[in-house]
Amino acid sequence: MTALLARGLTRGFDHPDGRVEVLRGVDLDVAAGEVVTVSGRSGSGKSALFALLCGFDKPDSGTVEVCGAPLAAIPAWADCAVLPQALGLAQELTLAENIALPLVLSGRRGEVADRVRDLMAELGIDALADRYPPEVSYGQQQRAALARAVAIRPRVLLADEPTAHLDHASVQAVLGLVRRTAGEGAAVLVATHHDEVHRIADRGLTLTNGRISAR
Ligand SMILES: Nc1ncnc2c1ncn2[C@@H]1O[C@H](COP(=O)(O)OP(=O)(O)OP(=O)(O)O)[C@@H](O)[C@H]1O
Repeated sequence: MTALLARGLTRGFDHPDGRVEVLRGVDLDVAAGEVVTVSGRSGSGKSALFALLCGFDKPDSGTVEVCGAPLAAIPAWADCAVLPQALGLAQELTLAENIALPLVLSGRRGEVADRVRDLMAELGIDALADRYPPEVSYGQQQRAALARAVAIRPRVLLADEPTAHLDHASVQAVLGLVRRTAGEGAAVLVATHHDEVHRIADRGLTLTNGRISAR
């Protein structure tokens, strides 16, 4: 089943020296259970594409469907969860509270304790549960943001460069979790420059001059 579908996405941005058409007609299908990578040089539009797929931004033209429903607004986190490049952790919440937040907000408080403990242990950040984001490294924050994204077992996971800035052991832990998330039925799209990520993916795509093709 296709869980994430995009057709004909275009998006341009106005700059002082003129308009830049970043996405020029992107089609994309990611099936439940599949891990797909998106690569492309810096500035090729990976993050801009992700912002359209999760409803954070609107395309100039084209459509997105998440779990069979046209994207009209930001979808429920359980349908489409995001690890943005900027992470977006709440600075006034501890790492454990950040990871728990999607479950709490969707009325699934009963799942919080086990899920938060297990994910933090799997990602090697369990000793940091009570620390606030500014009190830990960027790589530790990044793993907390990934744990937050998957805690609710989303049907679609968008992860923007989830292994940037991590050491080898942390990369392996992150990739294990990404693969398992897909194994549990999620459609996973990962923007990456890293070969380790391509190796655990089912297939790869590349963005060049605003268009997407097989890697
Ligand atoms: N909100 C915005 N306003 C103006 N220009 C933007 C905006 N968002 C993205 N861009 C431009 O769109 C292009 C693509 O940016 P994007 O961040 O999507 O690239 P990327 O492939 O994710 O790069 P990287 O690998 O470095 O993260 C860049 O030229 C960027 O300057």
